[in-house]
Amino acid sequence: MSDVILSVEALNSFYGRAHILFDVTLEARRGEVVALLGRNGAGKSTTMRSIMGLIANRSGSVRFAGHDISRRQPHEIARLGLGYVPEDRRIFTDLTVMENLEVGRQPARTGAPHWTPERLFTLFPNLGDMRDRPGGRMSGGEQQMLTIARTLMGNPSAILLDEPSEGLAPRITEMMAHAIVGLKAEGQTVVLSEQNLHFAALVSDRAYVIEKGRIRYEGAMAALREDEEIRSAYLSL
Ligand SMILES: Nc1ncnc2c1ncn2[C@@H]1O[C@H](COP(=O)(O)OP(=O)(O)OP(=O)(O)O)[C@@H](O)[C@H]1O
Repeated sequence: MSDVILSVEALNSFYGRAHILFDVTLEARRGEVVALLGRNGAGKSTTMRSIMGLIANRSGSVRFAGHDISRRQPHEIARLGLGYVPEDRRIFTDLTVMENLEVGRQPARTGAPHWTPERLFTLFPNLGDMRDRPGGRMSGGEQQMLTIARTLMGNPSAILLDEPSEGLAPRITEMMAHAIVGLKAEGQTVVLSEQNLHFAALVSDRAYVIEKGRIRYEGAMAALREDEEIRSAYLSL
């Protein structure tokens, strides 16, 4: 059995007439943390939205956990166990941390880690310290963690995180990195998009670099850190 859980081949996506993604090909294996790196506007969010079926005008093949999801609807893709945390994280501001988590609860899934609030609080200890706090009274960074935790309550076989470190204060960024390393230790497959090479390097096994809608580099995270040419050509650092 192949250990590839998500495989994207020759993905082309359009907003109206604007061609945004050009033959994007990437994959994630079970238990891996994979980073999709690129500058602002490179096409990271569009790649994730395309995988989730949220871009109407697209072509190419997307396979997930043995299913061809290329033409599936977003809710079907989510039901198959692909979790997604978009950039505009939304929590229920009137509901407490615990209640927000309950909203995300789904049955356990074979081959995926089984998450409970208590297990999630070991990864996100600050959420555990504010279980009865309404979402509207949490900081942006705490809300960001809550959206990830809530998505994990669905016991996804893999999770897509769109720029998890974006806009976080340094201390919260560190907590986020720690949480993602913890997810990996539990066997959770993660694909994350990032502009921040430093953050991606802390948590990822492998990396893809995207620029102007094309994949320009693919390799081990450690190799990318050493590759000054690629870094200066396609990344901000
Ligand atoms: N709804 C839209 N309509 C038209 N063009 C769009 C739309 N959304 C994004 N784009 C364009 O598509 C390209 C890729 O955007 P995308 O959001 O995928 O980039 P990104 O790498 O995720 O960057 P960011 O960090 O800014 O989200 C950009 O040129 C952007 O201007």
